[in-house]
Amino acid sequence: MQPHSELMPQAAKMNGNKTAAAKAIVWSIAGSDSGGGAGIQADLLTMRAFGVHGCSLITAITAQSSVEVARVELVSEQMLAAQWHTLLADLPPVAIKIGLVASRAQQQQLATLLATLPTTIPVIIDPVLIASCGDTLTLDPGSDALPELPELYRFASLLTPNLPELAALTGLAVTTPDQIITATACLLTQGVRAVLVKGGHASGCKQLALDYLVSATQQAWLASPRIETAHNHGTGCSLASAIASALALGYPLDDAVVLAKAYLNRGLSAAYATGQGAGTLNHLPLPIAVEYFPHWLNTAQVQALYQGATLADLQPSSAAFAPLEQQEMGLYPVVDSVAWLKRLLPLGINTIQLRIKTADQQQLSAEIAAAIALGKQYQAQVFINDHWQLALQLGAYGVHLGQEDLATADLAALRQAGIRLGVSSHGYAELLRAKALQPSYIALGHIFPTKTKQMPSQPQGVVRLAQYVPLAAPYPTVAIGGINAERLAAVAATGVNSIAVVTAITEAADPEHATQLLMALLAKAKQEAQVRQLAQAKEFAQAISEVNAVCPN
Ligand SMILES: Cc1ncc(COP(=O)(O)OP(=O)(O)O)c(N)n1
Ligand SMILES: Cc1nc(C(=O)O)sc1CCOP(=O)(O)O
Ligand SMILES: [Mg+2]
Repeated sequence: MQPHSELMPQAAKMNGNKTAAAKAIVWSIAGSDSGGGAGIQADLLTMRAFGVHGCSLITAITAQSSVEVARVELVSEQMLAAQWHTLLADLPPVAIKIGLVASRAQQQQLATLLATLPTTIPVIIDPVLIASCGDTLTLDPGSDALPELPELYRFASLLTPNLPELAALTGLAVTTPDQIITATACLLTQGVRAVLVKGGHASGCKQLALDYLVSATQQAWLASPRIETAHNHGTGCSLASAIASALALGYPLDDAVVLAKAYLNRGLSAAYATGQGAGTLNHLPLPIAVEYFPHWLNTAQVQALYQGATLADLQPSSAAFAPLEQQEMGLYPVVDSVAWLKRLLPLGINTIQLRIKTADQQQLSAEIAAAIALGKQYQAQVFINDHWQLALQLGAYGVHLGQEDLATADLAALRQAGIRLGVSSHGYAELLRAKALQPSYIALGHIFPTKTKQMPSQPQGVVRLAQYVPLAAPYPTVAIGGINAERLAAVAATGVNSIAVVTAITEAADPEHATQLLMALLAKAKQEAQVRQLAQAKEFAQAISEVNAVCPN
C-alpha cells in the first residue's frame, strides 16, 4: 500500500477555488453509542486524532449511557446499503474498521459488499461480542444472533478479539500463552490473515497487559504496563480504529499495531469519567510520547512473566551488548572494500562499516581481517555487515545485522566475545524488536529513497525519524538511506546521533572531498542543534522562575 499524506506529496482536491490537502479516508462500520464512549463515536474521535478523515456506516443505533444499553435498533438493509454506495461514490476508503455487526443478515450483506472492493484495502474487524466490562452485547436475540462471524473472516486483514471473545470464537481455553497461541492458530486456519489478541482481561500477569500479534509470517507479544482506570469504555473500538487509521497513513500492520497500542495507553492514562459508570479514554492527537509505547517480547519471555518474572528481569544489564567506546559516531560511511577504509579512515572517520555482498570465503576472510587491523591502527569502530561468524572468529570491533539475520546469528556468542552490535530497523515494530536486544546502536532506515538496495519497506521521511529517535533511547541511533549533503541538515535536526551513507561518498566525483564536506555539515548541524537545545532549556528555566516569582509555593 502506498503511504498517504505524510510521506507522499499531498494529494490535492479542489474545493471551490481553494486547494486543500486531501486526508486519507477511513470507514467505520459500527454501531452508534449515544453515550459517546464507544462505537462510531469513539472511532471518529480516534480517526481525527490520527489526522485521517473518518466516515461512518451505522449498523445499529443504541440508546446507551455509561451504565446501560437501554435499546438497540438495527438499521435496515436498505439503509446500510445506501450508506455504503453513497460513500463509495465520493469518499472511497483507504482502510476500513468493522465493529458491531448486529445480525447474521448484516454479516452476509457486508460480506457481499466487501467482496466488491479491491483486496488491497485493509479491513480491521473488531468482534464486538464481549465488552471490556465483561458484558455480552446481546443485540439480536434468537437464532439469528452472533457470535459466528466466519462470513466476514476472509475479509479481515486483522481480527482483534479480546480474550473472552477469542474463547467464544474458538471454543478453546485461553488462560496460558500456549493456549492463546493455539486458539489464534485456529482462527488463522479459518482464513483470517492476522490476529491481535487484546490481553487486557488476562489474569496470568498482574502488572502488564500482554497483547499477542500473529500473522502467517510473524508472531510477537506487546507488553504495556496495566493502567488502572475504571474509564475504559470503548477501548476495543478505539484500538481497531487506530490500527485502521495508521494503515491508511501507510504504516505496515505491525507498526500500525504498535502505534495504536501507544495511542490507547496514552488515552487510558488520561481517561475521564462521563456518567455514573465507566468513562472513556481521552482521544489526544498524535504524536505520542515514548513512555506509552509497548515492549516487544517473545513467547519465552511472556511465559516467564506468567511465572512471576518482571519486565526488568527479562532485560538484565548483563545481557546488554558492549556500548560504543566513541558514542559520537558522526558520519558513518558504509563501504564495500578495505580499499575504501584506507581512503576514508585518514580523514578522521571514527565509525565505518565493511559491507561486502559478493566475495568467496577466502577473500572475505582476508578483507575482514584487514579491516579489523585498520580499525585498530586508526582507533576506529569498524563494523562488519552480515558476516558475523567471521567477525567473531577474527575478533571484530562490531557487527551490523539486519532483522532477518537476528533469527540465525549467535547473539549470545557475539555478546560474550564483547563484540558490539548494530541492528537495522525500518519502523516502530522493528525498532522495538531491536531495542529488546540491548544493542550498541540502532539504525533507522531508509529515510529517503535509495538506489543502493531494493527496500521492501517505504521511505520513512524525517517526520517519522524524529519520532523513532527518542523511542530508541538509551541506544545511539544511526539514520541511513538516501542521505546526501542537501538532506543532511534536516536529518540531523531530528536529533539522530549519526548519519550513514553509501553513494553520497562512493559515487561522488571526489569521495574524499565529499566525505569532508559531509563531516563538516554534520558537525555544524549538531552544533546548531545544541545551541537550540540550550536556548530552549534557558527559556524553560526562565518560565519556571517567572512562575515561582508569582506563586513562590
Ligand atoms: C548503518 C547501517 N544501517 C542499516 C544497514 C542495513 O543493514 P542490513 O539490514 O543488514 O542490510 P544489508 O546492508 O545487509 O543490505 C546497514 N548496512 N548499515
Ligand atoms: C544498505 C542500506 N540499508 C538501508 C536500510 O534502510 O536498512 S538503506 C541502505 C542503503 C544506503 O545507501 P545510500 O546512502 O546510497 O542511500
Ligand atoms: Mg546485512
